[in-house]
Amino acid sequence: MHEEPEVAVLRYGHRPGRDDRMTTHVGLTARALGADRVILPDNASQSRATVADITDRFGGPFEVEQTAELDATIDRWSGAVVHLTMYGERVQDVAGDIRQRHRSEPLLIVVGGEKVPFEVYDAADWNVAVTNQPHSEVAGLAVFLDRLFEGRELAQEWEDAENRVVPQASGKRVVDGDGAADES
Ligand SMILES: C[S@@+](CC[C@H](N)C(=O)[O-])C[C@H]1O[C@@H](n2cnc3c(N)ncnc32)[C@H](O)[C@@H]1O
Repeated sequence: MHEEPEVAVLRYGHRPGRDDRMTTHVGLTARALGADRVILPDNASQSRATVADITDRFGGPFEVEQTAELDATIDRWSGAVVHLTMYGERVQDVAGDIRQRHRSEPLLIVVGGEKVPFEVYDAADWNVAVTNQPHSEVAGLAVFLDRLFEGRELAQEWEDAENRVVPQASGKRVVDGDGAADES
């Protein structure tokens, strides 16, 4: 994860209002499941603020950025590019090759919103499907990251957290960063 070559997630497209929750959840899922950075479109400032706030409260390292240049972000990426799409190759068939490449190179994972132009399919090193059925960018990203990291992301440590959740069989227990109880 954070000691390996970088993994960044690019949210390709955002419709303010309609996509706010989905774009926020792309960022939160990228953070929770081991990516180092999410890059959001320039019209997704509300989602950026929410993801940054969660990172402040629950820890990092994790970066959230915005760009007006989605295509240039892909074109200028120095590393491998994966585009998640229901039309792609089956994740179970290509995950091994992607993991192998990621051992030595940064990885950019592109997830769409509305329609993704064909140029993105062309620019990607892999177009990857998490099943060839339509579902969501959040679900696709979660399964892909878990396949990429082979479950190691579930045990990651968080730095500089204000809040830390203590796993409970029942109820909620949250302690602050230095371990003081803050139960609710
Ligand atoms: C509302 S869907 C659009 C579906 C679109 N027809 C497509 O190419 O997958 C928005 C995004 O969810 C992701 N997505 C949806 N289904 C997927 C699947 N089966 N595998 C991987 N990603 C998927 C893709 O990144 C897609 O751009």
